Amino acid sequence: MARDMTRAGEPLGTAPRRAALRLLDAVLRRGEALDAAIPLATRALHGGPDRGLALAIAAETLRRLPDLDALIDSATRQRLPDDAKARFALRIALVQALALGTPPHAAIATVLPLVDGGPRKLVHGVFGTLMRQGATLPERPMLPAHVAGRWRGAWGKATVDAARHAIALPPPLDLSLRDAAVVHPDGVSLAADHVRVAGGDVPTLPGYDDGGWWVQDVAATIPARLIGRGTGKALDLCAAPGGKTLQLAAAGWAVEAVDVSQTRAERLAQNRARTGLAFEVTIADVLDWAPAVPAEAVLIDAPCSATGIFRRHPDVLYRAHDGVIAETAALQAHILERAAEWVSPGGVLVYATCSLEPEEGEAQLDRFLEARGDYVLEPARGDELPVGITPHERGYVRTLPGMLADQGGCDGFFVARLRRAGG
Ligand SMILES: C[S@@+](CC[C@H](N)C(=O)[O-])C[C@H]1O[C@@H](n2cnc3c(N)ncnc32)[C@H](O)[C@@H]1O
Repeated sequence: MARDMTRAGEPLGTAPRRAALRLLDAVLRRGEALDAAIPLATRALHGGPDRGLALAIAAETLRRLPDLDALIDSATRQRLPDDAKARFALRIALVQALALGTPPHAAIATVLPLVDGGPRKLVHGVFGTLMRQGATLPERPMLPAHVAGRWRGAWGKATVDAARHAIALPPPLDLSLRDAAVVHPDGVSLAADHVRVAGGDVPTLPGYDDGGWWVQDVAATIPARLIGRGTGKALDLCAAPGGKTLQLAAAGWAVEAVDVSQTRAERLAQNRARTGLAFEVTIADVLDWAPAVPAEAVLIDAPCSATGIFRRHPDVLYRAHDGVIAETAALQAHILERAAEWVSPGGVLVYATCSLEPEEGEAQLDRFLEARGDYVLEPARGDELPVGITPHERGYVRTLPGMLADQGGCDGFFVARLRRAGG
């Protein structure tokens, strides 16, 4: 029997709600990544289902936070502070009742112990009021105001509306194939060696054990597509867990994959073992490492705010503040500056970020081209890209919410291919 670490006297099922509270606290008050907070926040839980429930509650709360808060504010005489435990408890109770299908009595009963010795009455009262009023959540969740404002300024209202639509839907499951012949689940192909499938438990899907495919959003396949096939040396910088490394290795390159994180590099090695593809893994900080010889192809999938993957990781919406964006933009510029020296004459440098912030994409490109007269932007061609994605008129690729909408959308990415003079 799975043990529920609910404390004595508490309703069964309280423990996963307490873990959800810890997860939200880690993201919203301490600025941690949701994934990174899971081990500590859920360590008192026994069993995958409880952990899954805690994570589902936390992630759905983050997807719906502005709307949940608006409901709470509509039912309180005095506005609860953002970090009040009562607000956190109400968010958790409401998201379950209004978005996750939990019966209201269970949603509130399992949350009240979280405010024991505190504003229990208030939480109970506000929840009851909202239920009696028939409160609902909108079909298209509101984005946090600072994010909506930033994206409206950069991309316009239609993109903000598309992002609101996208965050409410389960993201698709995209697989990258080692080659067209591998065993894989049926689905829709949007590009060579790609299939979009209905979903499911990944390790049980056809062909998983053969290692012929790996999970990767279709937009994330674009950087390696712009490098194409080759047999020379390719450097994949900031490579873990290795989706792009696997693509490059499958395309024939002799790849050296570099990442600063030991833990994430282990996932590179696991992916190598599962797929049987060959590449070298180097654990190093690219700010103080350099390759022994230059490479024909260098791919930088730079660390970034990751706002382009908000559908899968809604916590990024609350962590990517202006300061974080400025910090990652400075890091990206530094990495680009160093990597530009590691490309052999005539070679190719592809720069990518899974960010919807122009500072981490378009602005990096402009600054780079101004500083490096020995590089030109080599325009992406439509036939190199997934069906439905076209290059920007300047030649780089910018994917945005709303693209591929009829097929389930794609992550937000910026990708530029730069060619070094000479050779
Ligand atoms: C966007 S993720 C890479 C995803 C990967 N390219 C893929 O396709 O699976 C960015 C990676 O950069 C790594 N990283 C961050 N700073 C780094 C540095 N200074 N040197 C090397 N790697 C770094 C992180 O550990 C992280 O794995």
